[in-house]
Amino acid sequence: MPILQIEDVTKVYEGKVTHRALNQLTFEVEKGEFLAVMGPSGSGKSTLLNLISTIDRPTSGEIIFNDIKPQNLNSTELAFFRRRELGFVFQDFNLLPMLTVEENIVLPLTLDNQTVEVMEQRLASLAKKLDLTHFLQKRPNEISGGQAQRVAIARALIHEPSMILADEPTGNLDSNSSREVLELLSKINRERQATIIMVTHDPIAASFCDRVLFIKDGEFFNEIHRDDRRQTFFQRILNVLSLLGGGQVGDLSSIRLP
Ligand SMILES: Nc1ncnc2c1ncn2[C@@H]1O[C@H](COP(=O)(O)OP(=O)(O)OP(=O)(O)O)[C@@H](O)[C@H]1O
Repeated sequence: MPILQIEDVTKVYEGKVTHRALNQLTFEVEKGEFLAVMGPSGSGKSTLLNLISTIDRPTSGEIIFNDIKPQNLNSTELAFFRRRELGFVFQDFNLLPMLTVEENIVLPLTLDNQTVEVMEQRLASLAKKLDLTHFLQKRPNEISGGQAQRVAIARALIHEPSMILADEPTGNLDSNSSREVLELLSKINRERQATIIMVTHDPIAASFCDRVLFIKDGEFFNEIHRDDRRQTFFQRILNVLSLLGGGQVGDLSSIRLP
């Protein structure tokens, strides 16, 4: 059953020069799916995430989320919808520097006026699962990038959203931390049936997903599904990227995935 339906969505930015960033894009995301969105710079990936996250509205077409049409909600309902249904993970972690790790993680529950009991119970369970217990009292500038991203993932999960939207979550991480974060997202996807949409430029990151959707010039270009082996999926991702043009696919094609 789809959790998200993108139907014929077009986004035109009006300005001195009008720009059609998305053009009649249609696809669905199944509940529990881990989807990567790839495409060259300027192809409309951030625009798409902004529309799904309800930060922006489509010019035409419909976005249906669990039978709800966010376009029809007023601003209070939208803020509530966003807080309830969505969790966000960003490239630069977006943790608040003056708060401790623990305070950062429970922030969405604080905003939702949850009881201390619920906060403590969810925090303890997530901290254990995501291996955060030994630095809960530190501040973001006292932990590594990989640890910061795990904290951001915990914050995205604590209110048990229906969907996680991740924008280049490994963009600022070294390869070991990237791998840890991707394995964590895969685990969350498998064990909690969490639906994840991840925008990435990195074919290794995309190879952790169930499906990769490629867009070009704001339009659907291709999609491929993962088979049994991540290595062959990775090679197929590289093949589509080389058709898309740009990037350094040649440098990557000899990589053996760990
Ligand atoms: N607010 C805006 N006003 C006008 N044009 C915009 C605006 N935001 C994005 N665009 C244009 O829309 C197109 C798609 O941009 P978008 O940021 O969605 O691409 P992207 O695929 O996320 O790129 P990147 O990989 O570089 O982040 C680009 O040509 C961009 O210049």
